[in-house]
Amino acid sequence: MRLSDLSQGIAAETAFGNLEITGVTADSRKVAPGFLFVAVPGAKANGVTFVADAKARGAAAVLTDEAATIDAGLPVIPVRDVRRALALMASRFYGERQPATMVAVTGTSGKTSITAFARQIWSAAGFAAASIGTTGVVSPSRDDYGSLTTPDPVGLAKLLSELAEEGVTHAAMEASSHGIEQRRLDAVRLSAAAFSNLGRDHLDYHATMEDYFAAKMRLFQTLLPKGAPAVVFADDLWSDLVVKTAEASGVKVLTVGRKGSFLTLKRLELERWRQIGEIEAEGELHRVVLPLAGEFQMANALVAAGLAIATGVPAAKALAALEHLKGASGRLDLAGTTPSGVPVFVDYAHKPEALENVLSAVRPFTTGRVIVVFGCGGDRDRGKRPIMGEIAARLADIAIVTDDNPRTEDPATIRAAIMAAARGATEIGDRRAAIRHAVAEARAGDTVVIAGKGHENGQTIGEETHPFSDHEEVRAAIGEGGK
Ligand SMILES: CC(=O)N[C@H]1[C@@H](OP(=O)(O)OP(=O)(O)OC[C@H]2O[C@@H](n3ccc(=O)[nH]c3=O)[C@H](O)[C@@H]2O)O[C@H](CO)[C@@H](O)[C@@H]1O[C@H](C)C(=O)N[C@@H](C)C(=O)N[C@H](CCC(=O)O)C(=O)O
Ligand SMILES: Nc1ncnc2c1ncn2[C@@H]1O[C@H](COP(=O)(O)OP(=O)(O)OP(=O)(O)O)[C@@H](O)[C@H]1O
Ligand SMILES: N[C@H](CCC[C@H](N)C(=O)O)C(=O)O
Ligand SMILES: [Mg+2]
Repeated sequence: MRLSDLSQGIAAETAFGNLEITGVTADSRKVAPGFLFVAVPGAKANGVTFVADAKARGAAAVLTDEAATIDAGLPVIPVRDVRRALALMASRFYGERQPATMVAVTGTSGKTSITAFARQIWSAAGFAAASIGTTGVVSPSRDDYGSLTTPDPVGLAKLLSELAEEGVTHAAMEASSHGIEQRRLDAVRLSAAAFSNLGRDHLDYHATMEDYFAAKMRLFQTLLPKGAPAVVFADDLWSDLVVKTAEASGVKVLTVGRKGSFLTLKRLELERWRQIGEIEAEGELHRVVLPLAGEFQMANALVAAGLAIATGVPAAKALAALEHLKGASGRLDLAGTTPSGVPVFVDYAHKPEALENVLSAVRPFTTGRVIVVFGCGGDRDRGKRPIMGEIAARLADIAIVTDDNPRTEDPATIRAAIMAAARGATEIGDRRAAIRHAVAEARAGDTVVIAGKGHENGQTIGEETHPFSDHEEVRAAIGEGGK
């Protein structure tokens, strides 16, 4: 593609418009001859320092921040917002193709579940649907394991064009605060967006909760077109502020939840493996048996149904589809049952509110003790460690503190920060041993929750990821010593 076509309307015209561009990347290591290298000032490094590397690998030109001064020996295209330009040009390079109906979900917890639910509701309504997020990409023709919650803009542009090519018409994607702030989804044309809730996370990256909130609000203020539907979960502490912010941005707010008016949860009965809700939609009451444990899953289901209805699925059809929802892998996921009938759940709670929610969710059907195994990731928000320690000590009867991706930090130091606030907790660094201990300890009436890793298939220690699955460890532990 000619550089002038690639950059038209995104960057000012330059004298190098006739250059033929063979690819776009922000990673010098991925440059091939003829590529446009986009030098991004990153969180860890500055892309400008890799221009020489990009040139050595055959880059044709460099796109960079207008404030940056680089002596590249290559044509340089300056732009005001380099991350946004990267997203827009990557999309253009891949033909600006995407599923016709795209929605994005933000919030601290529930994004993966909501996007998976939206996909299932659309599918039930007969659409070829996909979900994109933390657990990967699922569509009628793929089930790919993922790594980032919101893919990098180049990968995302390529993926969306492939999904459109495969015939996918509806897709739901997760919009993490990192993703929104780093402009990863600036080129996505959204039909609707949603907010689930806000709790503490990523305060290593965002300076304050207000900054974290503001990053998420960019989804409604900038990315969602005016007049498009914004589905907002109404029962969170931050909901009112989200509604105000979204309304002020000119989008069409649709609230769901007990306090919601688009979908109103009138009544909820919780059972061990399912819950029965009475939901009012367009003045009619629908009885829905949701086959999932945990009240938070009803919240997620309502947001997903709201998105499906907002994008054309009739309300009765969307609500009927809730009766067949499958939980996303590793979200209050029953990984096994011990011979004495103790359910062992694998859950992805790795932040305070999520841990609080999951431990509260299992309490009503636990006649014995709640046993939790959890840890906190290294190279991530340190402030959440004592908070999670306190929650586990308060809401579980037996709390076992273990490792969860220590990355480049000292695992014992991470555990110590959790233990300092987890009165009476037991510390077992080796996650395999911790899971075995929890399962061996459990007796009839108890519930075991292995929190933090959910669907993950590795334990990252230092720079290396070793194969590790909570699901497999639970099954092995039950096989070996479960009572
Ligand atoms: C802190 C953070 O968000 N980092 C993400 C960000 O990196 P960055 O652009 O700031 O890059 P950097 O590492 O500072 O490097 C600067 C630039 O130099 C380039 N470079 C670097 C080395 C080199 O040899 N050559 C080169 O050109 C890099 O490609 C980059 O363009 O943008 C990259 C591309 O989009 C991401 O891959 C990268 O994710 C890292 C791996 C990461 O761990 N991210 C996590 C924290 C994250 O994004 N999490 C969120 C939220 C998770 C949740 O839901 O809780 C997510 O969406 O997954
Ligand atoms: N609506 C909710 N409210 C509170 N906690 C929730 C909610 N939904 C899920 N959780 C908890 O958060 C965990 C993660 O859920 P999910 O993966 O759906 O969220 P997410 O927003 O995608 O998280 P991440 O940002 O880590 O990808 C679940 O395992 C559960 O413990
Ligand atoms: N998307 C989250 C995942 C955290 C999962 C948890 N297992 C951990 O490693 O802290 C992050 O990158 O912060
Ligand atoms: Mg997620």
